[in-house]
Parts: sequence; C-alpha cells; structure tokens
Amino acid sequence: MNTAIEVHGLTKQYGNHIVLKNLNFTVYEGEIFALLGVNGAGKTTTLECIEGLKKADGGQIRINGKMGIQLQSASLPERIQAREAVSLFAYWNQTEPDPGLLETMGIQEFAKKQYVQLSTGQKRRLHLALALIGNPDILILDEPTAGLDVEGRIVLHEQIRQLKAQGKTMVLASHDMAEVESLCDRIGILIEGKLAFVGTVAQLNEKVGKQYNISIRSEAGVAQFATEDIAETLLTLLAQYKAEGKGISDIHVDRGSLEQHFISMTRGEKG
Ligand SMILES: Nc1ncnc2c1ncn2[C@@H]1O[C@H](COP(=O)(O)OP(=O)(O)OP(=O)(O)O)[C@@H](O)[C@H]1O
Repeated sequence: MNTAIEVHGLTKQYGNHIVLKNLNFTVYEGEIFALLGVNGAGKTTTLECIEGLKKADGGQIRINGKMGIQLQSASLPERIQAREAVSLFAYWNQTEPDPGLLETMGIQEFAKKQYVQLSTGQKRRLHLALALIGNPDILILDEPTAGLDVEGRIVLHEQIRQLKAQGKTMVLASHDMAEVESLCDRIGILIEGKLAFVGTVAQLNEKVGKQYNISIRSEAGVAQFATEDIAETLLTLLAQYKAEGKGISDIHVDRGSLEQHFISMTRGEKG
C-alpha cells in the first residue's frame, strides 16, 4: 500500500499546554482515515499541522500528493456568490470551473446566492467543491457534517463515498462514532493529545465490544437498555411494552458515546 501521509513524533504546544503528544500514524492512498476525539482532544490542531496552517513544535509530516482543504464555516466573504467563489478558486488553481463537479456537488441550485444566504449544508457542499477544484489527491475535512440535519449528512456521506470511489485519500475529524464507523476505513482515536488507538473499525469493535444503547420513552418515563443484538432486544422490548399496555412515544438507538468507549478502552473492559 502506498503512503499518502506519514506523521512521525508530532508534538505541538500552546504556551505550557502540550496539545499533541508524540503522534505517529500513517494514512494510505485511497483510504478514509478518521481522527476521532471529544472536543479539545487535538483533532483540528493535528489537521492544521498536516495542512501547514500551524507549525509543529516537533516531529515530521510527509505528504505524497496534492492536498485540498475543506474550509471551516464563515471562511468566505459574506457577499460573495457561490459561483464567484468557485471562479475565484479556479483562478487561483489556474484552471476552469468544472461543470461536472458543480453538478455533482449540487452547487448549481444556489450558484447565484450570496455566501451569507446559504444554509449550513449548502456551505459545506460549497466548501467541499472548492477543496476539489485543483483536483487534489488528498482531502482534509474537519468535521464535514457538523451542524447538518440527517438528510444533509446522508448527502455529504454519499459524496464522500463517491470521492473515495474516484481514488481520493481523505482524512477527516469527527466526534461521531457512528459516522466514522459507516464512512471510514481506519480510525485514530485522540485522547488528550495522545493517539490511544489506530486501526480499523472492526479492530476497534473487537477492543471495545459492539454495544448499542436503546432509550425508550413511554408514559412510564424513559428507560435505557444496553445490548449487542439490537434486533433481538428491540423485538423483546416492544413485545413487553405492548403486553404491559405502555404506549411508546420515542425510541432512540445509538452506539454509545465516545466517552464510554474511551473509558472501557482505558480500563480494558468491554462496553
Ligand atoms: N490558538 C490556540 N491557542 C491556545 N490553545 C489552543 C489554540 N488552539 C487550540 N488550543 C487548545 O488546544 C487543544 C486542542 O484543540 P483542538 O481545536 O485541536 O481540538 P479538537 O479536538 O479539534 O476540538 P473540537 O472538537 O472542539 O474542534 C484545546 O485544549 C484547545 O483549547
């Protein structure tokens, strides 16, 4: 496997606060690699060191290929139209705007709108399109779906999958375990500036167990259950609620918070 990014002994501190502590990881060509961590774990700082926007205090970063960076929100002038931003980025990249790219990213539908008038989802799509203008080999995406509704996330996930199918390498930051599980090939988990785990989703599941949390709201209040077999547990619970005549008003299933996985990882326990 060819290497797209190699990070060796990366350290970074702000004053006395060491935020990245000797990070070592490799991103291979064509894969989606996620940096997963809670707020403040060091994800953005790591990405910015890779992007060259922040200077590392120690270590080496090797990049093999052309890199595209997805902008953060509110990075463009408020009054610039989406199509003007595209033209500007194309000019900087000494190329022409690619109508196919604009079509795929769904930019045409809001091409004449000013940046300030765009929804969060439209801004993200525009940022992704701008990152793609120079036809990079490697894409860096910092929390690409933050603030998006379910539909917006599904659309963006699909676009990210299409980019992978085209052979792009992607590194993304996220604090959403479920997103990372469905999208990424490998994960690096950052805990307080240290990489606590690097490996595939399957390897992570082996390590922390594949536990799901189920919350059921009914007249009797909210009850919570943990299981490794959602289908079986849900069927049993639904039958039980029905038999007891308890009307269900909401059901929520999740993969457990990152914090739960971190705690179990550091304790070496399951769940
Ligand atoms: N310019 C800065 N000056 C001082 N401290 C900073 C600066 N930028 C980030 N930090 C600190 O570095 C740590 C890591 O921040 P970073 O933004 O990399 O985390 P993150 O994992 O991306 O968090 P989030 O999910 O909230 O974006 C935090 O404690 C943060 O307060």
